[in-house]
Amino acid sequence: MNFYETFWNHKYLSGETGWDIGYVSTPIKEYINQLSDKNLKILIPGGGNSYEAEYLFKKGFKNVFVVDISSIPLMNLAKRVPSFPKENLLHADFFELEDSFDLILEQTFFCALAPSLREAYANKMHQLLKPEGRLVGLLFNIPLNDDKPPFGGNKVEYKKLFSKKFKIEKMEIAYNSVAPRAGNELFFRLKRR
Ligand SMILES: C[S@@+](CC[C@H](N)C(=O)[O-])C[C@H]1O[C@@H](n2cnc3c(N)ncnc32)[C@H](O)[C@@H]1O
Repeated sequence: MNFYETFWNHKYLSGETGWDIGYVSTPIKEYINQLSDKNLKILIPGGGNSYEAEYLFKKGFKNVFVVDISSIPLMNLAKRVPSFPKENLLHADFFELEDSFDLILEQTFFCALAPSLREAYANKMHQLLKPEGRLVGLLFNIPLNDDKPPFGGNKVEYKKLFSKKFKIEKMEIAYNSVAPRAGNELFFRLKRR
């Protein structure tokens, strides 16, 4: 078990899961609601308890994958939704994943990674997406911590980071955030270049 797996396991075991809102967040839910193609192959990286995966699956999207370095939230999801395909619960390091997806949904995974990994995150997302694929989700638009997750950032920085490999279709303060994050997160939609 490496440092990161131990670190995140500890968070789940000790209940230090302040990021976990317990349900699919409104911006992601509304984005999912307007998707019509139920065959989309979708990845939720650093998905944790992944209420988004549950929501997608119950809406009829059957090609939904969750990757997490900690097996604990994956087991929680398997217990909550026994019919969710076990082979789509990937206990692995996101950076070591080899596959390709139509859509990747981001929520509090980017901010969990050290800022030194941001370039690698953008490159890996690009690699994991099919040619017309999209990376969609939420990013904090506030500074947050310097030494431990969650790490913050801002729109200028994110635009610079992602514009090399993605067309930025949207990156705006979310109008429909859950109350504790209102005004502090950007909803973004990136298309792979
Ligand atoms: C802040 S939590 C967010 C969980 C979930 N996205 C949510 O919104 O509830 C970050 C998650 O990323 C996972 N994680 C951290 N580094 C990872 C990596 N390199 N590969 C896969 N998962 C990772 C952690 O185990 C944790 O579940």
